[in-house]
Amino acid sequence: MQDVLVVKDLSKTYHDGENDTDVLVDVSFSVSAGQQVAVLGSSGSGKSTLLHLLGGLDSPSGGDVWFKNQRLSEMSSSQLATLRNRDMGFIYQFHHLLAEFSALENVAMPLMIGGASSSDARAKAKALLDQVGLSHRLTHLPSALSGGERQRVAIARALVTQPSLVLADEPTGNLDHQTGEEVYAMLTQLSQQHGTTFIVVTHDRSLAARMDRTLTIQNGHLTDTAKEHIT
Ligand SMILES: Nc1ncnc2c1ncn2[C@@H]1O[C@H](COP(=O)(O)OP(=O)(O)OP(=O)(O)O)[C@@H](O)[C@H]1O
Repeated sequence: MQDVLVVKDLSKTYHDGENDTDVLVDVSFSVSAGQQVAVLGSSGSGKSTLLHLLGGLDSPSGGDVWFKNQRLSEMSSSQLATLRNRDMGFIYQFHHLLAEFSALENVAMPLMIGGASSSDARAKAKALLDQVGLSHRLTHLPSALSGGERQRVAIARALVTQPSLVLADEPTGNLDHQTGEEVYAMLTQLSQQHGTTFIVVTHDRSLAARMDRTLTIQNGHLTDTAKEHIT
C-alpha cells in the first residue's frame, strides 16, 4: 500500500533562553493510505509538536517529512497553505469554529477558500453535516450548539475537502465520556468510509487500542505498536 506520510530522522529542539529542550530525537516512521494511528505519550512528551510537524505548521530542527512524496521542507509557506487546505484536515480539542458563521458556512469555508463556488461548497457541506447527524442545525451559530455538536461540525469541516490525511489533537478531550465516545466513533467511521489516513493524539488508551496502530512518544523517541501487520 502507498505511504501517505514518510518521516525520516525527525528532530525538534526548542530553544528557550538558556534552555534547549530536545522534544523529538531522530524519529522515523511511515503511514500507509487509510491507516488509523493513535499518538500516545505523557503530558509534555511532544505529541502536539509531532502533529504540527506532520502538518507543516512548524519546522523541524532536523530530518524530513514527506506527504504524498512531497518534501514539506522544500515547499514555500503558500504551497504549504494550499496543500493543507486541499489535502489535510485538522481537528483540535477546542473546535476553532468561526463564531460569526453558521455551522453550514463553517463547513463550506475550506471549499470556498479552495476556489469552489458558494452553491457547490454549501451543497457538499450540507451533505457532510447530514452524515454527522446535524441536518437540523445548519443555520445555528457555534455558540448555539452543544460541545459534542461543535466537534461534529469540526469533523465535517475537516473532511469536507476529502483530504488524504486528517490530523486530530485530542478531539474528544473537552467532551464528557459518552459524548466523546460518540464523536470518536463518528470520526473513525467517516474516515474509514472516505479512506482517509487518520492520526489522532489522545490520552485515552482504550480509544488508542481501537486504532490500527499506536505510536508512543517517550523521552523524544517513538515506540511503534501495530495492531496487525498492514502491507
Ligand atoms: N514554542 C515552544 N517553545 C519552547 N518549548 C516548547 C514550545 N512548544 C512546546 N514546548 C515544550 O515542548 C514539550 C512538548 O510539548 P507538546 O505540546 O508537544 O507536548 P504534548 O505531548 O502535546 O503535551 P500535552 O499532552 O500536555 O498537550 C513540552 O515540554 C513543552 O514545554
